[in-house]
Amino acid sequence: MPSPVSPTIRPVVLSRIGQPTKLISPVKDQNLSVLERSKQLAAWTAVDQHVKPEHRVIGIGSGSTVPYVVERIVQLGAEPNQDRVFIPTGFQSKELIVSSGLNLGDVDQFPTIDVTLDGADEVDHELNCIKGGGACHLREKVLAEAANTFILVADFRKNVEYLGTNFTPGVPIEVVPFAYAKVLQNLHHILGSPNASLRMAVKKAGPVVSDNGNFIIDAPFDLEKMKTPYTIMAQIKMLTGVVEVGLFCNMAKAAYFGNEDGSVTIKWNDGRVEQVAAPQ
Ligand SMILES: O=C(CO)[C@H](O)[C@H](O)COP(=O)(O)O
Repeated sequence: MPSPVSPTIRPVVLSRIGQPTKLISPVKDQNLSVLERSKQLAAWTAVDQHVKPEHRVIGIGSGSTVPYVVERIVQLGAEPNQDRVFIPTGFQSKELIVSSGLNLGDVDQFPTIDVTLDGADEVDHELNCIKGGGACHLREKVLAEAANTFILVADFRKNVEYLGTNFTPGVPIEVVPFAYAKVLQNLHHILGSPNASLRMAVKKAGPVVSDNGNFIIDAPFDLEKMKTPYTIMAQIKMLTGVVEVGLFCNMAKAAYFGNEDGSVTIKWNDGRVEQVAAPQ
C-alpha cells in the first residue's frame, strides 16, 4: 500500500485497497469514430509507456480522452491495480475511478504522485498547453505539479506549433466569484484581451461554476502573446482574484497524439518527436 503523507495522518481511501476486485471498463462501445479512436490510441500508448509496475499513486485527469486512460489501466487487471491509489482532478474523474472499481484517494493524502495522465485543449511545440476546457485546471495543475511524471494525451487536433491555433475560446482562468468583473476589466484594459468573457453554463442559467465553487473566464490573446505563454500566464496569475490559469508551461514530460491513420505521435520535452504504430 502506498505511504500516506505522514505516519500520523491515516489516508481515507474511499474504495477498498489491497484486495483484488472486479474492474469495469468505462468504455463500453468499441464502434469508435476516427476521432475517438485517435484519443484511445494516444491514451493506450501513454499508459503502456508510463504506468510502471512499481507505480502506486496515479493521477487521473479530466475530459473525453481520459476514459481511455482508465480503460487501459483496467485492462492491466485487478492484480497490478489492487495496491494502487488513483487521484482524480475533479468530479468527472472521481466518478470514472469509482465506477471502474479502482481505489480512490486524494492529493491531500498523497501529495507525491508517480505519474499523472491528463488531456489537453492544445499543446505547442515546447509542450506548453492550454487546459481548462472542462473547467478542471486548478486541480489538474495541482496533480501535474505533484507528479514525478506528467503526461498529456490528446487527439491530432491538439497538436499545434503555437497555442490558440485551433482552440479559440481563449485561456481558461478560474476566479473567485466576487472578483470576476474586476478581473475581466484588467484583462480587457491592461492585459490585452478585449474579448475575455465569463463562461456561461449551457443547461443552467448563469455562469459555469467549477468543482471548487469558482467562476471561469475565457480570455483569447493574439498569436504574438501566445508565442510566449509563460509570460502571459504569469501576468494573469498576478491579478488578485485569479485562482489558477489554464496555461501549463514546462510541466509535461511527453505528449501523445493519436492520428487519423492509426499512428501515434509522441513529443518529448527534450525536443524529440517519435511516430509509433497503434498499440493492440
Ligand atoms: O483541461 C481539461 C479539462 O479542464 C481537459 O483535459 C481538456 O479539456 C481536454 O479534454 P478532451 O480530452 O475532452 O479534449
